[in-house]
Amino acid sequence: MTSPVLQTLALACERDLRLLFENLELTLAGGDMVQISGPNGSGKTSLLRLLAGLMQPTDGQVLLNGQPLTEQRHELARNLLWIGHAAGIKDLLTAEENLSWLCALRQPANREAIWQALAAVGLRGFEDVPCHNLSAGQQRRVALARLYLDSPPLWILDEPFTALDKQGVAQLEEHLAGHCERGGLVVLTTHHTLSRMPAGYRDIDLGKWAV
Ligand SMILES: Nc1ncnc2c1ncn2[C@@H]1O[C@H](COP(=O)(O)OP(=O)(O)OP(=O)(O)O)[C@@H](O)[C@H]1O
Repeated sequence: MTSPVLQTLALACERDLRLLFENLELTLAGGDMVQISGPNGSGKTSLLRLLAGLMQPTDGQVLLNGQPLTEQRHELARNLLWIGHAAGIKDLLTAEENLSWLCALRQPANREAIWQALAAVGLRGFEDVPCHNLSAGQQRRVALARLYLDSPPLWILDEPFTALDKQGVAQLEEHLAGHCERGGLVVLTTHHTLSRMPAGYRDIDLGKWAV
C-alpha cells in the first residue's frame, strides 16, 4: 500500500477569535499511527479537519506529497477516508443503504462486500435494519464498517472508539494497527488509552503548540 505523505508547515489555527495553536510542524507517512491528544477544546478536531482539507489554516500550510493540499483535491479524495465525530449515518436508511451511499461517494461497493464489512463489525443480521432502530454503538459500527471495505491508505478518524463496547474497541485497535503495518496511515483523536500500537505509533500533544 502506498500512503501519501502529509506535512504541516508552521500551521496555525484560530477559531472563534481564539488562537488554538501555531507553528505546528508534523510529517506523517505510511506506517504511522498518530494520536492527537490534548485537553477538551485544544483543537484536536480542528487539526484533523485541517489535515482532511475541510478547513483552511489561519497561517501555514498542509502539504500532500509535497504539494499544497488546496491544489491536491483530487489526490486527497482518492487517498482519504474521513470519519468524523458524529457517526454520519442517516437514520431512515438501513445499515446496508448507508454504506452503499457512503461508498458511492468514493468507490461504489457491491452488496456482498457491504454485507461482509457489516459482518466484520458484528452487524450480521442487522443489514436491513433502519439505523434509527440501532443503538449508538451499532450506529458507530455501521460508520466503521467503511474501514473494512476497499479503503484508501489515509484514515483520519475523530473519536472512532465513541460508544463502542470493549470487544469493539479491541477489534478496532487491531484493525487500525494492522492497516498501519500494511503501510497505511492513521491519524486519530481519542481520549481512550490505546493498548495495541504499531511500530509507527506516535502521540502528538497539541498542548506543546498551544498559544
Ligand atoms: N464550528 C465552530 N465554530 C467556531 N468555533 C468552534 C467551532 N467548533 C469548535 N470551535 C472552537 O474551537 C476550539 C477547538 O475545538 P475542537 O473541537 O477542535 O477541540 P477538541 O480538542 O477536539 O475538543 P474535544 O476534546 O472537546 O473534542 C474550541 O474552543 C471551540 O469552541
